[in-house]
Amino acid sequence: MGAVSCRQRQHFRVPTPRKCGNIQGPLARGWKSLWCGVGTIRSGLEELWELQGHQEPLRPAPLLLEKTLSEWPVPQFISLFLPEFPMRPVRRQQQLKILGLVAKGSFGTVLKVLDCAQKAVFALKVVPKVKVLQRDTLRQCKEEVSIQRQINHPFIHSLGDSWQGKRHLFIMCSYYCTDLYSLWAAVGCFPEASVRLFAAELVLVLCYLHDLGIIHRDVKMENILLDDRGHLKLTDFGLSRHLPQGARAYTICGTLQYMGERAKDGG
Ligand SMILES: Nc1ncnc2c1ncn2[C@@H]1O[C@H](COP(=O)(O)OP(=O)(O)OP(=O)(O)O)[C@@H](O)[C@H]1O
Repeated sequence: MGAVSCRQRQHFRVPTPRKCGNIQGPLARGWKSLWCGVGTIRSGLEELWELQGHQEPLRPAPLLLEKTLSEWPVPQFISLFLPEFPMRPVRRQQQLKILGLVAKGSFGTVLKVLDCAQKAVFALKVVPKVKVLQRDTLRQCKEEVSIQRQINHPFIHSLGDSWQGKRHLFIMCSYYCTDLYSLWAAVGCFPEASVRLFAAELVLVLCYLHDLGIIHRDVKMENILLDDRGHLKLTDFGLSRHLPQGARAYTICGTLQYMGERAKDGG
């Protein structure tokens, strides 16, 4: 039997503030600190070193002064995440203005941002690199981005950009103001005609993915965003796998609350 990798339904979507101004308070301090982390003194490499169980402090290697800058090896804390998460100049991050917190998922925090260069609003998922390494999800995290780059479907949430900073990975996509779960929680019950349409769109998306050999493995209402015309946008490819023809996956995974009893028992 394969490994078991379950998520608890623990993310919450934050109600959209009435005005899109600066948000204050303890919650805001939490996500604003994500931004501050980018320029802190302790390097990510030091954290990785400690994670690997080394007791002695990480000492800088002697500088080889004759080497030109382009020949310097890329630190492991950066190279591990390449090429899916390229380095971007800090200028790129400075072009983004945080408008609010969208949701806190089990892996990352999703922010609503304004890209001042493109003059457009996006959703930005911010994932701490340390968390990826601690949870041993590096391969999965890179696969999420590479799968999202390959796919192009009107009912799938496509990737805008992905990059890395010193301590965080950034995944930027178009912003949608609601998801199916929030809508269902607000209205209580969907009319039958809407359920039929949602189901039909979802089946089309899953057929498209399966034809490409991609399994999503975390289909749930929270991961189905809705565009302004009410059409689905399937998101969160964080547990997806791309399988070669005829292969199958053995890991039991998903979100506990949405899994069948046999899967939970490992049967
Ligand atoms: N582009 C977007 N626009 C608006 N909301 C979004 C967008 N992307 C994600 N969200 C919201 O943020 C939530 C968390 O995002 P995502 O599922 O990618 O993170 P996660 O850490 O993998 O979460 P989890 O594993 O708990 O589902 C989504 O379920 C959705 O409600």
